[in-house]
Amino acid sequence: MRALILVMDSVGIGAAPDAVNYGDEGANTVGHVADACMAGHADSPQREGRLRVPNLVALGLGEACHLATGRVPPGLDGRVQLARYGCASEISWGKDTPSGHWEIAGVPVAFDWGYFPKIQPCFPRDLVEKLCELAGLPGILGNCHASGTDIISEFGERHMRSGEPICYTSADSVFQIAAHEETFGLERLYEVCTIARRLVDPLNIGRVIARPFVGSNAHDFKRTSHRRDFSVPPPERTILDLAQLSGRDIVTIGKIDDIFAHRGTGRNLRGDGNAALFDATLDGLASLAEGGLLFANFIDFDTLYGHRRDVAGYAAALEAFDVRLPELLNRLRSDDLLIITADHGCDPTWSGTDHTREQVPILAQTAQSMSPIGRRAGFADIGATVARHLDLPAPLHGAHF
Ligand SMILES: O=P(O)(O)O[C@H]1O[C@H](CO)[C@@H](O)[C@H]1O
Ligand SMILES: [Mn+2]
Ligand SMILES: [Mn+2]
Repeated sequence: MRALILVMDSVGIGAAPDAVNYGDEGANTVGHVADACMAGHADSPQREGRLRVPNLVALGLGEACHLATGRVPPGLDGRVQLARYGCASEISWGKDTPSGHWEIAGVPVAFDWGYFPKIQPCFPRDLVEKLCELAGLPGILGNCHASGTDIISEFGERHMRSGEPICYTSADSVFQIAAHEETFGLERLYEVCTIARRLVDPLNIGRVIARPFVGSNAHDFKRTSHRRDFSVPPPERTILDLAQLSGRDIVTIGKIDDIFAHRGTGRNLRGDGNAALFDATLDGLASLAEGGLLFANFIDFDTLYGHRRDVAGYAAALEAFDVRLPELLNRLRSDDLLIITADHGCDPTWSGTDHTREQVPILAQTAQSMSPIGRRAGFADIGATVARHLDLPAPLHGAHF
């Protein structure tokens, strides 16, 4: 008996009931990607035509969309093998990655994060001064809200000449630092981030993110997989903590260990991109002991396609993920529990480049008996269900299905 949680980062299935408060009323990541595919607007050398995700459909993705919005997106109709699908809206106020993941793991974020205002400069002057002084920097570039790829095109060359790191933020509670892996140095970037982490603690900022890149000019800069997130730890015990306290085997895939500030994250397996992360998931499962927990994040949907508003890329990523699913399903034992879900939306047809406040799918696969999932008021029901399946102490939040 083992449990697996796979988070398809940003794969939302329709506006949350409170989306209007975020300017996201009508956002729908999967729905709008499927619409664009059906309309022939998401054709590319990688894919064409309607969205083809038969394995996710068999697990109930289309029906979960129907529960969330009242319609099955085009191409997502089809037979569901087991009626173990549902949808959930988020309790935490933030539509960011840590809030979503912590809530999935049983800890909704009951406080508001600090955010940097959408003005320029966006960072307080004393914060920048302290950072430059403590890290020995000649200054910083950026100091604004930005898309991470746009801002390295804009300032990357100047950064390579001056040694000033590029600092920016977004609608999330983040202080992001982009720097060239070779001219600035990866370890040096991590050092600067560690100093920044300490300085933004009093401002309640969720994450400092190192954004290393390579290349020689504005046209060929490319971010690398050496990104690192410096998160604050969750305020209460997550299911990872509960599993650790019970002496269970824990395998985390991708950025899960950063998101949980390395607490209870067990053996961490990394991979550059969704395909490598899927390989790592299969490896992790092969070595996962009885009673163990595997927790995986698939980042590409969000970082490469959602934030970049790349609809065809998003569709291709969903299809590529879907194609791999049978490999995982075939390796599950009948008493294992697999839950596939998401942490927020990032509708690639939406304005701006930020996340969208959406409901998420819950697709469960197990031979164990389970009540219908339906519409859940909180992602923490996932954590509660996993805890029950693994016979761990119940987390403080959430009700199992
Ligand atoms: O535009 P990039 O750098 O990808 O930034 C995005 O990634 C951050 C962390 O996931 C988000 O806050 C969003 O701003
Ligand atoms: Mn995310
Ligand atoms: Mn994101």
